[in-house]
Amino acid sequence: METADVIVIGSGQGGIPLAVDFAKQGRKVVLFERDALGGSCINYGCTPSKAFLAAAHAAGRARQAKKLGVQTEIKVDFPAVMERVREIRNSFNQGIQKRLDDAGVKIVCAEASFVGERTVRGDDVTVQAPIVIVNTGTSSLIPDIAGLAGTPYLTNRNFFDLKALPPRLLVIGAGYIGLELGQGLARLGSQTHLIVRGDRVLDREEADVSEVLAEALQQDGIELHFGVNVNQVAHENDVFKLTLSNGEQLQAEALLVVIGRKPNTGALNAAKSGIELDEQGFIKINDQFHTTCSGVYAIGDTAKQPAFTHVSWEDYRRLKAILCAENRTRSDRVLGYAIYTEPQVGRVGMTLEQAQKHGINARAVTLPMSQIARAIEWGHNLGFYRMVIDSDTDKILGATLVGYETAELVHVFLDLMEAGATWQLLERSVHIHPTYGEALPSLARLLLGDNMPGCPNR
Ligand SMILES: Cc1cc2nc3c(=O)[nH]c(=O)nc-3n(C[C@H](O)[C@H](O)[C@H](O)COP(=O)(O)OP(=O)(O)OC[C@H]3O[C@@H](n4cnc5c(N)ncnc54)[C@H](O)[C@@H]3O)c2cc1C
Ligand SMILES: NC(=O)c1ccc[n+]([C@@H]2O[C@H](COP(=O)([O-])OP(=O)(O)OC[C@H]3O[C@@H](n4cnc5c(N)ncnc54)[C@H](O)[C@@H]3O)[C@@H](O)[C@H]2O)c1
Repeated sequence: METADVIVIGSGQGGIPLAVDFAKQGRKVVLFERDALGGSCINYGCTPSKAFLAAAHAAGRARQAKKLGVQTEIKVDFPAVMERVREIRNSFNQGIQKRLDDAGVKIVCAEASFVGERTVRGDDVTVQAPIVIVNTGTSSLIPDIAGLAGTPYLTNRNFFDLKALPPRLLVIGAGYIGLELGQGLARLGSQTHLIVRGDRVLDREEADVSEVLAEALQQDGIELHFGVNVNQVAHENDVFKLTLSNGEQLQAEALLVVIGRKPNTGALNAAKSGIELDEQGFIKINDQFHTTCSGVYAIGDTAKQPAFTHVSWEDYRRLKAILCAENRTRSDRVLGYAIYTEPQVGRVGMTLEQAQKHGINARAVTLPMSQIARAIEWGHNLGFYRMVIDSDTDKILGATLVGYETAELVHVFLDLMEAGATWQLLERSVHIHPTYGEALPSLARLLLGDNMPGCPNR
């Protein structure tokens, strides 16, 4: 058995920089990875999906130019779209390999399991170390639907290997992945049906966010089926046939299953090292990322942290500080995220409902797109900007921005909140006309309660 200073299991967004940094400090680091280096984000998540959406939204925007008086004929070279996606993915992936090699990290390409306290085995390599960091992420949750197993359905895992555009697409699950990839393929030309178990898409977001997105998807020609489950799947002659709980039958050449994630802890044999899992299999951690086994830490999705790359990466920065004896925790951060549909959803902090549930005397103001000069000029009519404030302290608690490129704009709120700013600071700011950003002080001006115009020309 080998010994090392640090073992990292999984080359997710936090595990890689931790391995690199500790190896650069001269410590012996062994990293176990059972699949492609770089984890979900680079190989099956953010990177390929956003490269894919660049093409999809280019097609969607070109189609929408019609309402500006510009006629276009759209021809999608789908193999070229996907080749570009895979090239970007490969270049990111090779970059990771080089970073690890340059730092001197020993990479073991194998599935790792605990065989004792802080002792890990993968293939014929067994290593013991005083510090073990688990960054094993999640994988697709697959529903138990009759006939589904054994069919060539898609998940985010094999989606980016597509070589030809499916003429028709069925999507089970209307969350982040279902909407991003479903809208993407629809915009590239697949006739798309979205099967929604509940009564709205994006059921984790505010109800009016769901309404805007449903309208946008319908404008892209996507058919939405609300309040139904899939009872039966059949696959014959390269065609999927789905029977829904309302008796309806749908057919398509491709089926995308995206109903959520499950933690990659099954193979870890965590109990061998005294690491407790919760009832869903996520690793239990305290506020310093420490598991129930001394010296073993867990970060990112597998530790039930909010499932975003920037969270896993920030976990790395915080855990590194903690391991260097700094007094840091994992929970004192402003959480933002975005959904890369069109229109985009940029979110940060608390919604009004969440704030009120926390007993805060909160208030929300909302500005629809129809009040924003830039939106009218550019022909973007869907969406709204919302800010939530604490009426007692005047501090900004959260924001929801639904509209054009709001994933960028939401950072204004993220930084204001990180600085502990009040809404009056935003109200005083003189933003540039005519921009989308100009609407943010206008949003704050709604709290003044008088009839002064929000911004020039509106
Ligand atoms: C389609 C899709 C799109 C997404 N888009 C975004 C986005 O736009 N923005 C965003 O912030 N987030 C996005 N996410 C979420 C994001 O990808 C994850 O939150 C992020 O990758 C963080 O994951 P992680 O660091 O916890 O682990 P992961 O990146 O999942 O890495 C875990 C690694 O551990 C390895 N592993 C697992 N078990 C073992 C074992 N026993 N032994 C050895 N290795 C093991 C896995 O093979 C994997 O490589 C997206 C996710 C998906 C699926
Ligand atoms: N832009 C981003 O940052 C981004 C993009 C994609 C994914 N992600 C991350 O990945 C995670 C997983 O995404 P996801 O879309 O798989 O999960 P999700 O939790 O966002 O959505 C899953 C959806 O499937 C529905 N569902 C669950 N079981 C079902 C069933 N049996 N039949 C039909 N529908 C069912 C749920 O109600 C939900 O609406 C996200 O939570 C997010 O953290 C982030």
